Amino acid sequence: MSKIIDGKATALQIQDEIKYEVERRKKAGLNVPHLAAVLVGDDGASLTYVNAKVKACERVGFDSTLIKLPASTSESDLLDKVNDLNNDSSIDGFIVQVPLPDHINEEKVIEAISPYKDVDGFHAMNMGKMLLGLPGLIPATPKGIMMLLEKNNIETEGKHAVVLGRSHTVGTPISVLLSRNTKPGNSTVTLVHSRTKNLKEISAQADILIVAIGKPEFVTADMVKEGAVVVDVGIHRIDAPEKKSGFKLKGDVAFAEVSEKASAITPVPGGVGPMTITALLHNTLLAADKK
Ligand SMILES: NC(=O)c1ccc[n+]([C@@H]2O[C@H](COP(=O)([O-])OP(=O)(O)OC[C@H]3O[C@@H](n4cnc5c(N)ncnc54)[C@H](OP(=O)(O)O)[C@@H]3O)[C@@H](O)[C@H]2O)c1
Ligand SMILES: Nc1nc(=O)c2c([nH]1)NC[C@@H]1CN(c3ccc(C(=O)N[C@@H](CCC(=O)O)C(=O)O)cc3)CN21
Repeated sequence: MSKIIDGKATALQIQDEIKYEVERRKKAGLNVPHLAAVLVGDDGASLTYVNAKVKACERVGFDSTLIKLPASTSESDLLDKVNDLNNDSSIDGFIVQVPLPDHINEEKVIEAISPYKDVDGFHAMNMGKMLLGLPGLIPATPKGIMMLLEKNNIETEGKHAVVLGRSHTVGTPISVLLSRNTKPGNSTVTLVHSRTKNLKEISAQADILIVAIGKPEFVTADMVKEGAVVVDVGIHRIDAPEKKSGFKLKGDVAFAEVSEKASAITPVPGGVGPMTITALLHNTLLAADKK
């Protein structure tokens, strides 16, 4: 049986540090960090995220604002909203939840966000800084994974890390962070995607396996090396009529069978999700400091 890496407990520990910092800011007469989120439409994963995020802001003492827009919002109206938030000095950082409805160009919206308020770290300037190892805002999910590995003393140096998925928001940035000359980091990274020929063989060679594919229970025990560390980024709402909510959360990894083989594994819920939120709060603190 593997060790369960408790993302929730790690997240709460770091949130306590952030809360302490907020209190210090207050005593010093500085502003309380203010995070805003724009949600267009009602995508399931985004709703889960929004609810958890509002709660976390309350916990650490941040101000938070949620802006809900209908799925029919036009691209130019959304760009106007982004512009308002860029110019609103009471907001330190904000995110626009993705995916956006098909009629809105996501790249255009992300590039319109001020890089100094881009607490998702998706803007080209922040991505470029990350690639060069310069200080900037690092995408929340990969940053959260790095904090999780560090706080749980998972050795990454010299290890073969295999990343499944190459999205701009998760797979690509975590592959960069793990290969950088930092601690954690210094891994040898293989990035796997839908055109990879021998996914199963490569995945079974991983000392550290990061899974961000977006397919429920995609990774099975035969794809995992005995003793590997498995980080499951996937989040899926699966119908569960027996539950009060009507659904349960599942990851990209078949947890029951993979946890028999791995040395350590993150669960869903309670793994990467709470760390993403914590990294977002940390980015907001950095953004507030820059003002
Ligand atoms: N826990 C969190 O904080 C958090 C944050 C963000 C996302 N998520 C969840 O994480 C999952 C991944 O999100 P994402 O935004 O990275 O997903 P995404 O944008 O859909 O990207 C999925 C990636 O996986 C690759 N892929 C899909 N099917 C494949 C297959 N059969 N074989 C090999 N590669 C395959 C795709 O390859 P191509 O590039 O070739 O198409 C793509 O690069 C989702 O479940 C999402 O809800 C969780
Ligand atoms: N702009 C943007 N940035 C993001 O980081 C982001 C999006 N959009 N859109 C949705 C996805 C999914 N994300 C998520 C989804 C869930 C949790 C989360 O905290 N999940 C908890 C469960 C919460 C519950 O039970 O309600 C977990 O324990 O996994 C975090 C980030 C982050 N994502």
